[in-house]
Amino acid sequence: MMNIDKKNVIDSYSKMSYFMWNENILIVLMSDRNENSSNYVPDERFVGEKEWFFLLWISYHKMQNNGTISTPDLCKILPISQQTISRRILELEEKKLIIRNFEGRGGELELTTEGYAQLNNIYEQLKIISLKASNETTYCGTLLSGMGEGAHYIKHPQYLEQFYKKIGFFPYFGTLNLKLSPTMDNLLQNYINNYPTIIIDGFVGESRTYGEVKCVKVQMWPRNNVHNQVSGALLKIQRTSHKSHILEFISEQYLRDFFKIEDGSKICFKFI
Ligand SMILES: Cc1cc2nc3c(=O)[nH]c(=O)nc-3n(C[C@H](O)[C@H](O)[C@H](O)COP(=O)(O)O)c2cc1C
Ligand SMILES: Nc1ccn([C@@H]2O[C@H](COP(=O)(O)OP(=O)(O)O)[C@@H](O)[C@H]2O)c(=O)n1
Repeated sequence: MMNIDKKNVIDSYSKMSYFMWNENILIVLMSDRNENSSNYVPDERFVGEKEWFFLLWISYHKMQNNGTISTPDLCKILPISQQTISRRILELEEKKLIIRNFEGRGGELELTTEGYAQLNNIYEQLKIISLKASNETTYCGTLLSGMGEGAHYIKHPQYLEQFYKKIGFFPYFGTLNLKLSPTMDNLLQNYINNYPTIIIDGFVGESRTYGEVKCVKVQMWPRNNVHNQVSGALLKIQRTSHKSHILEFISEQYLRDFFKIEDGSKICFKFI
């Protein structure tokens, strides 16, 4: 799970609600904000953190378990005491978020429509949080050598001219490759898929086709020297032979010298 403390989440929501209005978020926010005040009256529909995790676990393990899950199944899967699991199941039943179906094997747990709707609320909120996080966070990856092909593409006049016109500099002839953890890459893809990017158009040249490249401007620095910052761009190359979590960057500088780095060095970047 994402490691975000409650205050930050709430602060982010209050800022975000201006541009991403969503009725469901308002309900959760109001419940949270009033929690400590003397006239706080709990909203019956409010799904607390323990409940929603259970809804998530039940529905997820149900899918993994050929579409059926019972309380004893959950007790085997979850590292939680049987008493706690039984208590949560009762609470969810009382709130009509799940039902127990006594046909078939007996005691199969089912989410009600309201249960799924509550999970969907959380999903909507998580989407907004990760969208914002994908924009604001600092990513760090590990430098690695590639196939020595980046330079060939960067120096092609039809790419070069577009880099200058659209990004504002003539890049060093090559791409700096950083390997990201797959989890961090998932967050980053959220940015690429949802925020505007600069498009370097593909073209046909010398009897072959060159693909489109999406670019995002970044600020980069070696992890051990945050003051040594350089601007550059992350490239999302349509026809790349690299896996998604191997990122390619361009910069005006030859970064291996500028940052004094070698394969294995940690490099960080932020979108600007
Ligand atoms: C600007 C740019 C455009 C590219 N366009 C193509 C392309 O059209 N077709 C293709 O097979 N590879 C294309 N590539 C990707 C390279 O084949 C390769 O995946 C990558 O650049 C290798 O980089 P490396 O030598 O740093 O590992 C392009 C690379 C860059 C930098
Ligand atoms: N702005 C840049 C671009 C590439 N480079 C490096 O320049 C070399 C040539 O880039 P390349 O893309 O042709 O080669 P590889 O990344 O495949 O090794 C590589 O060692 C890159 O790491 C750099 O230091 N700074």
